[in-house]
Amino acid sequence: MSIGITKTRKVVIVGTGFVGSSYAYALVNQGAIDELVLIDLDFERADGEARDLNHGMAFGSPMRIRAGDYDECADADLVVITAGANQKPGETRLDLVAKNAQIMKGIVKQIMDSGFDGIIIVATNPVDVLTQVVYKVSGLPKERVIGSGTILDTARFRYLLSEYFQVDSRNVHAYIIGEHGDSELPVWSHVQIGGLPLNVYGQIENYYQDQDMQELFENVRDAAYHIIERKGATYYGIGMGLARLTKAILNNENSILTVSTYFEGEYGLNGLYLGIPAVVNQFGIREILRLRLSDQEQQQLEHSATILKDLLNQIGY
Ligand SMILES: NC(=O)C1=CN([C@@H]2O[C@H](COP(=O)(O)OP(=O)(O)OC[C@H]3O[C@@H](n4cnc5c(N)ncnc54)[C@H](O)[C@@H]3O)[C@@H](O)[C@H]2O)C=CC1
Ligand SMILES: CC(=O)C(=O)O
Repeated sequence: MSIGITKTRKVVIVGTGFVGSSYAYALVNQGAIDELVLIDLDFERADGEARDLNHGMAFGSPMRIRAGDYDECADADLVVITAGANQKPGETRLDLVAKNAQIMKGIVKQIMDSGFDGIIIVATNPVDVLTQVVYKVSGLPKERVIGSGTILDTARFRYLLSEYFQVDSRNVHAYIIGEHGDSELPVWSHVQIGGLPLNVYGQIENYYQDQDMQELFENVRDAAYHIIERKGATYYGIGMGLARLTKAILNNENSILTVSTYFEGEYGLNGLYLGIPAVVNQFGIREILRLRLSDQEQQQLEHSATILKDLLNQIGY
């Protein structure tokens, strides 16, 4: 009888601040992987996080965690970039672009110099623009460079809808698409609760105009501002979202998640990364879902794309 030994699932996190360490904590708790390496400009910080996380091992699933350097990327399945500046109160995500684009370039060069040939996930903001920078600098196929996109916004939307209608958020299907930022949009035409369209379940006749739904969306869109005003940064939600995405990839789940992915003609858009529901598996992005957007939603998506295109042009990508 042979004993099946599966390949080690190895993840490298670059940037072990609030977001990187929250993601690492979610991975440890969920037992999603076998090996985790933490890289940070500040090695002591990464080393401190690795030590702290290892001390929880007796209470979680066994895995190996250590601080390391870029040579660790050589045999990694997944490198997740959470390094860079975060927003200060009043700052938008787009305000971070110049500084974080420079940081991305340096990081990606070192990842690729290691011989890395896996999948990269980017969470650093502005995530759609920076995922494009990583795609261009890395030379990896578009399927294997994925932004966290609107994964968190979609989770916020599902949570707030579930609170409003008092239904388990796992029974709420709803998407936020477009920029992970101020121009994002809710896809009201595809919201479903327990399989019923929102206007049937909620008896909302004209939900585009409905004041409660508009306020609910604004609370999704502005959630990061509200949290940053109160505690300085957001990290648990995205940490759990990145763990969800990690499992979809490493377990080859073919899960539909609202990630930032590269458009080549889909929805009439070309040459940029934007949040959209896509099927995710061990090869990265399998396909982009073709939602039947209303005319208004299509226009809003194009508006979001125009904002990001302008920014990409400004920084030469
Ligand atoms: N995509 C999303 O939904 C979300 C994205 N974010 C973004 O994640 C990023 C990180 O946020 P936080 O963890 O709160 O920031 P933080 O300041 O707590 O951590 C950033 C870490 O990056 C490290 N770093 C900086 N330059 C580096 C380099 N060249 N190489 C390696 N490490 C480097 C720093 O030493 C620090 O440990 C920000 O851009 C933030 O806006 C935050 C929340 C949600
Ligand atoms: C900071 C950020 O991007 C968020 O919490 O959505």
